[in-house]
Amino acid sequence: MSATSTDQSLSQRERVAVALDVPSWQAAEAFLNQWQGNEKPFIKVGMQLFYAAGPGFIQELTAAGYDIFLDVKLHDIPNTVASAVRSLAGLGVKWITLHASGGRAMMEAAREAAEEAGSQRPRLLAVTQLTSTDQEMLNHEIGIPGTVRDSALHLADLAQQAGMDGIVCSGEEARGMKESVGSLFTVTPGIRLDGKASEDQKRVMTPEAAISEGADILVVGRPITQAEDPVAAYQSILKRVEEARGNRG
Ligand SMILES: O=C(O)c1cc(=O)[nH]c(=O)n1[C@@H]1O[C@H](COP(=O)(O)O)[C@@H](O)[C@H]1O
Repeated sequence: MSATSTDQSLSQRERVAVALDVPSWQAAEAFLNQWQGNEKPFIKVGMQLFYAAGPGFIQELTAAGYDIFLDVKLHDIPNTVASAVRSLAGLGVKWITLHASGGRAMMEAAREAAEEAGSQRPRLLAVTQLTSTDQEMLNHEIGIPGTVRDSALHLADLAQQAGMDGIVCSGEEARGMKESVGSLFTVTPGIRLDGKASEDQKRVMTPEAAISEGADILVVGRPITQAEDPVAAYQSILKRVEEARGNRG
């Protein structure tokens, strides 16, 4: 698979976003302090930490030199989402997530709001189908017909039309994403070191498999946060990603 322009614009460190899913500012600081003396990791702050620690903590992290991927998965009417993007862009975050299922007008409003930040413009990532969703759940619980893959590809196509910078999908759809919306960043959570579905994740892959399928950025939470030595786990995943990218050519 040939490298795309989006793919090449990322540093090695940005290939793995550490999901900092911890309950408080103190817990986040204690976790990050373990990296002292090492290069700062690329951090994803999700709803748990953002709601607990607030915007002030994000500003503290960005001032300390962290690149922040703010995963708040916005999904509301276009005006509300655009206003939220304006507020979040002011925090200096690099990436913001929103649900592609919010529709084209919502994503376009978000893009226009992000553009107002000029050179500080955050990149917008549209979540397609969550990695915790499986076929049974999509068809029978949520009531969306068709395959998870087709639904994810459809939403990614909509995200591209709305001018999003990237999409979030499982490793199972990554290759299809590269073929259909290859100019967008493909961000892949649901990473499990043994490739087996565990905890709440249903569509999972090993780091090697996800990279080989075309993922640009892996999002990894519990395999790092719950490891005995999180820094060693992170460094080992970064190395696995680098090797897998070398094999991908
Ligand atoms: O947008 C995300 O980051 C996301 C999308 C998705 O489909 N699945 C998913 O797991 N995530 C996030 O990725 C992280 C995965 O965490 P672990 O399952 O602990 O590795 C969590 O912070 C999720 O909120």
